[in-house]
Amino acid sequence: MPTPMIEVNHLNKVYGSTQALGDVSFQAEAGEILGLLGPNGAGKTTTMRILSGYLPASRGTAAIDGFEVHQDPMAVRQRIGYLPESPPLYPEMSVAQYLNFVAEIKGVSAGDRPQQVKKALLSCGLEDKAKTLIRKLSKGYRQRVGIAQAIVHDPPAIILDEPTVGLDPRQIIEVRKLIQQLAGERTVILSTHILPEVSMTCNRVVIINRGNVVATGSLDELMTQLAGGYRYELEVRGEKTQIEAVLSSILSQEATTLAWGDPLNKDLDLTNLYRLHLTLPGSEDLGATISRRLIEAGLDLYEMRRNRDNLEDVFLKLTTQEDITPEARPAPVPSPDPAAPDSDTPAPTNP
Ligand SMILES: Nc1ncnc2c1ncn2[C@@H]1O[C@H](COP(=O)(O)OP(=O)(O)OP(=O)(O)O)[C@@H](O)[C@H]1O
Repeated sequence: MPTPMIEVNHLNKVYGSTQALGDVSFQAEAGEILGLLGPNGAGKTTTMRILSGYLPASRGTAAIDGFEVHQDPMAVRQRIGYLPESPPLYPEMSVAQYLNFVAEIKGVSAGDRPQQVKKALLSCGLEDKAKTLIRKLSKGYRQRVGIAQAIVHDPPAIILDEPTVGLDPRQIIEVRKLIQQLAGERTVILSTHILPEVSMTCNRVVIINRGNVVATGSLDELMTQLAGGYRYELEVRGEKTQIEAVLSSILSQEATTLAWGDPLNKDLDLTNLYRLHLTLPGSEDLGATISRRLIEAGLDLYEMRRNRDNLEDVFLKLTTQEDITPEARPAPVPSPDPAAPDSDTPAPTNP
């Protein structure tokens, strides 16, 4: 098994009396775009700051390309680019001056700098803006400059904190496209609090809530694992025993719930009209089979409604429940580790 490009194990972070992270673990493979999805305050920024070496963890480890962030900060900084939520841009510098300045701080040699700056400008679609002062750029272009400063030393991994927040719809599309272009040769982790960002940009997602990972996987995997089965609401007219016989010939009894409503005869002047609720396991949609078999058996199907949780429902369930599983329950707040200061002041070597 190759070493994952990014590996996070049991990260915990306490700020004073606030536990920002309980127990966060995940991996990102080389070349993938991993989304860190969670509501405000979930712990995304804290995780990213620890990963990029800006903030010490209280417990746990994080490694980039095999180098542990706390033990080998210089090796990690060479291998990672970080776009904070508000990138530290210098408005009076031109784009090229700024990128040159960042490259110098990040240890790119004077000989390599012009080429590295040019490469970052090209990768981020900024070649026409090289001489433009940063203060004259639109928000979308400033975000490109933020991404360019993250890649100017050519790191194999980049970490982007809410990269499309505050951009207009056109700029959002352009920045998403740019992120997709950057992946492939790089591993990208991006944080977001909105699901569409993940579904449009990422290969995989780590859902984080109240400082704990509550789900990990591709969106298809999460749908299969967490959306539950289809629910059907039927109105069928016929003998109850016959309806049951037809349904049981289709459905596996042990895993299906069937609830009978009251007969609906009164208002409609119809005998033997029933409302039924069916909940199926798995992800198979048996709607067409159910309706066909009922009709083939001579029963009257007055109504059929079919429903299933979508990804938005899954995300909301995962991030609004008090506790998801006992494992996901936040650990008790330990006493602060004196070796791990609470300061989130950026390291002096970065602009
Ligand atoms: N410097 C700090 N001091 C004290 N508490 C903090 C500090 N930074 C973050 N927190 C708290 O830690 C928790 C996680 O915050 P964090 O910023 O990591 O979440 P987030 O998922 O990035 O949210 P957002 O999208 O709102 O930035 C929150 O409860 C937050 O209030």
